[in-house]
Amino acid sequence: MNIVTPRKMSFGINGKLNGLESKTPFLIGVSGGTASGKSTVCKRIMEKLGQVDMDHMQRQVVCISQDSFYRDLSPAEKLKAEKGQYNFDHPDAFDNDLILQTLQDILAGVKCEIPAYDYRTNSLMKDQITTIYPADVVLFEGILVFYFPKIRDLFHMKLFVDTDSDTRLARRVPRDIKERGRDLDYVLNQYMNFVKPAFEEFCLPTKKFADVIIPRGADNTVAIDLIVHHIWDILRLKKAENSSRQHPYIYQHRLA
Ligand SMILES: [N-]=[N+]=N[C@@H]1[C@H](O)[C@@H](CO)O[C@H]1n1ccc(=O)[nH]c1=O
Repeated sequence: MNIVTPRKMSFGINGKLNGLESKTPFLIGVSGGTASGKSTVCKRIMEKLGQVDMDHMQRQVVCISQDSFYRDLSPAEKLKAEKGQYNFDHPDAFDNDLILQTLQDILAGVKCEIPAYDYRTNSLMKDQITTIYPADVVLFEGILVFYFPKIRDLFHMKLFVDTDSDTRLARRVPRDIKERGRDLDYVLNQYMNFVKPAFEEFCLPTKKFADVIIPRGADNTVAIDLIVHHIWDILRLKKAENSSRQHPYIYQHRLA
């Protein structure tokens, strides 16, 4: 009879999941500069989690953007934004109290409604709401998701997508012109006046809080596979913990 030794798992000292109750979603923060590939990394993780899930449990994996929490602009701010004189890259541009409350609700398994953001009108689309039902894995991506400690401390895993600034600018220019209806001067001025200085002052210093730094973003398939398998191991252990809680004497899970 071949003895199957449980795979080595490292989840804190006592082998338990650190503060992760069986029903609590696994909350992952994904940060990095604009156009670093944050949302593509989230997309790849979601796709692969579905493939990797051998025990065919219906995994609920959702992704939320920090951009959905931009504050409403006053008429004066709207005017500044139209002239490219409003700083969307400053931490205070976001409704951080709402972000904190929303993530806490999600961790408590409360259903949440998240509006999409319209870069053309610089405003939230109240008619384009995504409903977030209790999920197994929730990804929250944005340039400043690790800036405020209270928000940062909610994540079970923190990823920083580390893409060269020139690559990010080269991606951002065509994207802003094509998808966000802007002209080259506007995009470059905004980058030099706000995006670049704010990245250096507010975003880059949060890289040190990351558990995993992903150089080259979504192209880095090795990093993404490692992350996905780690998440899957955690989810499997969560499921096992849940079972052992329900049937304490049947299930003896040994951490080899
Ligand atoms: N300006 N600028 N930069 C921000 C930031 O770099 C990025 C955050 O995802 O989206 C950009 N952003 C945000 C809101 C908006 O209305 N327009 C816009 O370009």
